[in-house]
Parts: sequence; C-alpha cells; structure tokens
Amino acid sequence: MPKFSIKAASLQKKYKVYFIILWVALLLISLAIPLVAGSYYLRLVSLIFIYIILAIGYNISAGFSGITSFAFAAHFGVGAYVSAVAITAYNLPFFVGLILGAIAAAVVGLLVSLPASKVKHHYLALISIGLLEMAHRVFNEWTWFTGGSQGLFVSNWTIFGFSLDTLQKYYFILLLVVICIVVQRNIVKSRWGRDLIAMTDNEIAAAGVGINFSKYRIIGYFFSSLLAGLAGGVYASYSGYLSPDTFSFQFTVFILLMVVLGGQGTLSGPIIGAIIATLIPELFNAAPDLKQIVYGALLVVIPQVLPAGIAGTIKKHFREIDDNQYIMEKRDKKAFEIKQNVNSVGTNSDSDDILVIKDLTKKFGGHTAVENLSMTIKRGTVHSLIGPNGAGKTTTLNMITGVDKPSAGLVIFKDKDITGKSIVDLVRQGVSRTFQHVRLFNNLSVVENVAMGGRLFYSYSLTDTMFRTRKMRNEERKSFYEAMDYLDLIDLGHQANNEPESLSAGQQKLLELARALSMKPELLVLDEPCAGLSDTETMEFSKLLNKVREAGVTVLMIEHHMDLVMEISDYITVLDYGKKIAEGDPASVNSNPVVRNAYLGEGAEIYVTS
Ligand SMILES: Nc1ncnc2c1ncn2[C@@H]1O[C@H](COP(=O)(O)OP(=O)(O)OP(=O)(O)O)[C@@H](O)[C@H]1O
Repeated sequence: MPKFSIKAASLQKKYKVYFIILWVALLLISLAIPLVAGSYYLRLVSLIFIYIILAIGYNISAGFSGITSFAFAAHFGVGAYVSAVAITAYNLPFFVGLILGAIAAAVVGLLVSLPASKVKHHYLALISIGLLEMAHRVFNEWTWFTGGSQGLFVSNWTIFGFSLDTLQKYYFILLLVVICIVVQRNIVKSRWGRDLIAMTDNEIAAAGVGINFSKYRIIGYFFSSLLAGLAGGVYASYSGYLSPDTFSFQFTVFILLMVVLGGQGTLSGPIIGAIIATLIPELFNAAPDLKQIVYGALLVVIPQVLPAGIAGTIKKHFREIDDNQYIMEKRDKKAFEIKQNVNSVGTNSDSDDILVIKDLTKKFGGHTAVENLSMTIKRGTVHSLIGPNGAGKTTTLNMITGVDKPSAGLVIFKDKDITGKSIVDLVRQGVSRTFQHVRLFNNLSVVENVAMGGRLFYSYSLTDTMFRTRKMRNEERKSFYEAMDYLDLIDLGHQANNEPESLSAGQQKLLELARALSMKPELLVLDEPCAGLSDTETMEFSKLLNKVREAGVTVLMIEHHMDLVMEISDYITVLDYGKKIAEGDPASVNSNPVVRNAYLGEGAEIYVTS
C-alpha cells in the first residue's frame, strides 16, 4: 500500500480516538449536569435536548436529502398537539401518545413530500410554506381539539403509572437524544446515507447508479417529520402547556438557524446549532424582542461567512476521520481481475446482439437531434459512435440509457424492449454509463464514489443499518475493499480518502469509469471517456478498455480521439446531423469518403496511420 494511505489511516485512527473521547466526555457532562444545575438550567438543557431531536430531523431533510422545507414548525406542532390530546383527552399512555404524535407528523410530512417528489425544489419550499400557514390556522381555530388561542394544558407526564419529576424527565429526554444521535449516525454512515448525499449532489449521476431519488426524498422527509413529531410530543409533555403561537413562522426560522449555524449535512451540526440557538435568547432576557432580529441577522450572515456551518467548517479539517473506516483496516492484496467481477447473473439472452436500436428518433421542439437511427451492438465488442459536434451522439446514448425518452423508435436490450425505461430500471438490467461532463458525488470521498457503484449488490436492510449488524458491517467492508480494487486498477488507490474535486480532470474521468465498472455491467456506455486525459492517461485507458472487453463486457463509446477509436473499436457507427452516414470496421470507416467529408471536408482523412 502506498505510504500516503498508511499515513491517512494512522491519522484516521488518531482522530477517531479523539472524537470518541469527546463524545464520551459530552455524555458524562450531560449525565452530571443535574448534580450541579438548578431547576431553571435543568429545564433549559432539557429544552436543548428536545431541539436537538428536532434539528436532527430537519438535518435529515435539508442536510442529507436536499429538501428545504419551512414546515418543520408545523410537524413539531402536529406531534405536540396529537400527543397532548391523546394523553390528556383520551387518557392514552404517554408512550402511545408519543408514537401517535410522531406518526401524525410523519403523515403530514407525506402530504408535503408526495407532491414535492414530482416538482422542482423551490415548489417544495412553497408547498411547505402553505402547509405551515394552514397548520398555524388549524392550531388557532380548531378549538375543540387544540384549545385554540387559549392553549392546551397537558396532563402530568406519567410512565407506567409513575409521575415523572424534572430530573426523571431530564434523563428520559437525554436517553431519547442519545438514541436519535446514534440512529442518525448509523443511517448516515451506511449505504442509505451515501445514497442521500449522492442524490443531493447530483441527481442524474445518482439515478445512474440506480437511486430512485423521488422515493428517497419521500422516505427521507417521512423520517425527518417523524423525528420532528417525536420532539413535539416530548415538548408537549415536558412543557405541560401548548400555545399555537409557539408553532409559527418565527419558530421555523429558529429551526433553520439551528441547522444552518451548526452545519447542515453533518452529524454534529444539529447538536451544536441547537445549543447555540437555544442559548442566544438568554443573552437578551432584558430585551426579548431583539431575539428574532438576531436570529434573522444570523440567517443572513452565516451562509455567507460560514457556508458549511460550524461543524462543516471543522469537518473540513478532519476529513480523514469522517469516512472509509473499512479501508483503514489491512486488506489482503490479491490480484484483481475485472473478469472475475463481471456480473453474469442478469444474462438471460443467448443472442449475439446485446443491443438493437430501430428507427430511433429524438425531437427537441422543432429540432430533430436524431432521426431514424438503427444499429446493432454485438456482445463483447467495443462499438464506437463518432461524428462531428452536434451530430446527435450524446442524445443517442441518452435514449439508450434512459436519460432521454425517444420521440419514436425502439431500443431492445438482451431481446427485451426497454424503450423509454428509466435510467434506474436500466442500471438494474445491466447497463452502466459515464457522462460527457463528468458527474461525480463531490460530497463523498473518492473511494465512496466507487462504492456507490456497488450499491446494487447490497442486501442489508434499514434495521441492519440502525443496529449496525454483522451483516451490514461485512457487506460494507466487502464493498469498500472491492472499491479499492477498482481504484488500484485506475491507479488512484492512494487518493481514496480525498475529495473528487482534488483530482485532475483526467483522473475524475477515470474515477467515473471505475464507478461504472463497479456496477458490473453487461453493457458499459462511455461518453467521451478520454476528454481531458493526458496522452499517458489515454494510453492507460486504452489498456483498461482492452481488459474490459476481454472480461466480456460490451462497450458502446463516443470518442473524439480518432487514433484511439481506430485502434480499439471492433465496429464504428458514424452520425452526421442526427442520421447514420456510415458504419463498419475501423479500416472501412476511415477510408469512407462520406465520413471524411463530414469530418473535415472533401478529400481529408480522419485518421492517418503512422
Ligand atoms: N436538451 C436539448 N434541447 C434542445 N436541443 C438539444 C438538447 N440536447 C441536444 N440538443 C441538440 O441536439 C443536437 C445533437 O446534440 P448532441 O449533444 O446529441 O450532439 P453530439 O453529437 O453529442 O455533440 P458533441 O460531440 O458536441 O457532444 C445538437 O444540435 C444539440 O444542440
């Protein structure tokens, strides 16, 4: 293993120990607070704990799922009222009230996320503002349920017949917070967490590794509103009184501030944010009206001076500890062959023709980008698609891989009609691709980017994730070892822990290729894989492509490096103005006058053999 990795691994271990000490110290301090704090401060810290649960909920939505919602005060309020009414009016046990409150908030969350999964981001924000306004009205006007503007008194907090005092309530809430922090951590450090980060980073690339991001958004928002409802339920019983004014837009500003200030998309951000934002009003006891002005001002200033929030900024300096725990461990370095890693399970067709397209057409408004294109790709070959700029090559690949829907025509893959199927469907059937403009997940490390390709082969469940079962840890370890093998293949093993943005343009292209390969495709679709590669990297790429072909993977490729195309292709199709103008083996295409004319004008050669 290169020295860099060893150094990174030892740093990871060192930082990890520091962070474990820090977490244990925080827990001990939290346990000891009641010994020194009076009842006022005990209540204040309990409130901070409740807000930490709420902020974790909002962080899963805004930080990890990329959903900016202004409705969290409403989810918190729904959880609070439903739980309070269940306990007070229906005499249900405290735990039942808590669960009902959380579920009610999550169901309201579905009302926001279901339409939002179909519309663009800013519409979701609008929908959430509408919901907040509605909820506020309901809390105020639905008097028989909420007590209206008079508020609602909540019965004393009892568990199994025992009425809890302030101290017992404190420890109960602390226990809930610890559970929420551990669950958040376990989810984020798993395939689910990486999926959420990936889809927030780049939706098309996320779909390209098989993530159904609409579904994920709905599930992510469901969980976050569930946590907000849980926090609301605890708040109701803790405070003993609910007023509709608590769940206003101002409270939403407070929730936003907690997460933005702490650092959205980080694990400790909600904790830091909840502590600071709850303590701010303590500074303004003499002039409470100033509190809202300070919150607003902080929301304006923080994104500009500290865009990653406090935890995000600290995290940048300790990046090594944050991920890739499995590559810290010693790996058995064995010879790695793409061949052994090709997925033949999905191969249910004996046909030599892996992909057939018939009369494929794509119109953008009045412009026909591809017209009546038919071609056949033979299994196990490298098939290149060439043509001048704007000829319709990328559009063709987009239709084949489910990024664009064809206006007419058929796409048959392994004897099955896949016309118009989504990219997520095709990935599962054995098609993977790279993009003309590289699409990486910049908030994941280099090795995690490759591991994203292997996500198709995970089988551990959400329950495995929450409890970090042996099954989960084994699958994660296997996946990261394999991702490292792919990185070694493209000579980027020593960069495993780095951010993709720190790589050169050529290395980023290779990384995207490694990710596509780790999906073990039967058909690998490459859009200008050598754009940005140096001459040496292009030569390495050509060797790699030969290994891919030897492994039995079929390659469909757009490429402008004609020497590479002529050297490596088994077959070439040439497009011009959206139509096929020639096809054949490299020699016949190279000598075809129509092709030469299309490329460089009458009499020119597109490739001169040396
Ligand atoms: N989403 C779109 N909306 C409108 N027109 C589009 C769209 N995508 C592509 N086109 C047009 O379709 C034509 C074919 O574009 P395409 O990107 O497929 O060409 P290409 O052969 O891949 O070109 P290049 O080699 O420059 O990438 C171009 O005229 C382009 O402007």
